Amino acid sequence: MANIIGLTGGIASGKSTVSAFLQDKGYTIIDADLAARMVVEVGQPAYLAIVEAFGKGILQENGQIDRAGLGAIIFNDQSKRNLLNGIVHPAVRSMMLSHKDEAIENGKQTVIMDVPLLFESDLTWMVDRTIVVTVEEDVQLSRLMKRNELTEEEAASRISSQLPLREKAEKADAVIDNNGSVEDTLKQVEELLAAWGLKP
Ligand SMILES: CC(C)(COP(=O)(O)OP(=O)(O)OC[C@H]1O[C@@H](n2cnc3c(N)ncnc32)[C@H](O)[C@@H]1O)[C@@H](O)C(=O)NCCC(=O)NCCS
Ligand SMILES: Nc1ncnc2c1ncn2[C@@H]1O[C@H](COP(=O)(O)OP(=O)(O)OP(=O)(O)O)[C@@H](O)[C@H]1O
Repeated sequence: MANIIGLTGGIASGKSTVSAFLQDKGYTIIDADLAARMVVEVGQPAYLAIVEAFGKGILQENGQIDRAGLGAIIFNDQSKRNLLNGIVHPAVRSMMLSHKDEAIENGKQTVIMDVPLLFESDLTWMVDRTIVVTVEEDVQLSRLMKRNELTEEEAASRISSQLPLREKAEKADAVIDNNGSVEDTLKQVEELLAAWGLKP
């Protein structure tokens, strides 16, 4: 039986840093953010539904969705966020489940589902065990401001659109503390892989 692991965290908490490391080590990663980009490519059903719901103002000149523009709308408005989630999430979920089944058919022993909204969207039924990558909120805020070139206010509104990291850590089967160096973090990941006996 394959081990299905849910990897989650908060925005800019270090989840991608951990999943890139796992991928380098040969683990199969199924990435919700990547799936969420694929299902909104020009002409896809979710793309058409987004244009219908939000108008052509959210498109770039080349017809692709202006992600920064759409982000500025949905991270500041819960009803708009729910509207977008209702369009994108079902398509993301079915793409992820079919990639997971494919990986199992191909004999993978461990499949890592990298899902930022694992708890918010009640998706823990998809996985056997959960890992949360956590940081203190001030570290999260400053890493997010730096990475996305956001003001403090913009970054804070993104963080508050998710369940607080402290609550996610309480729900998780394992917690990776990413307040220190990347090296410290990856050492904890190695230890967890060994403790749980996870092989790629
Ligand atoms: C709003 C969008 C266009 C912004 O795109 P952008 O390229 O700037 O960000 P990206 O997609 O890389 O997401 C970065 C992070 O933002 C957070 N985030 C994204 N969407 C949401 C959301 N609806 N609610 C809360 N947090 C979110 C996640 O932590 C994610 O890892 C995009 O995030 C999107 O389409 N979101 C809706 C789909 C979704 O929920 N994706 C997250 C996992 S399924
Ligand atoms: N231990 C660390 N020390 C310093 N910077 C870090 C550390 N871990 C991650 N970062 C930086 O913080 C930012 C957020 O990390 P990362 O992209 O891995 O987070 P994430 O949780 O995947 O975010 P998102 O869900 O928003 O995509 C990146 O710019 C990354 O380089």
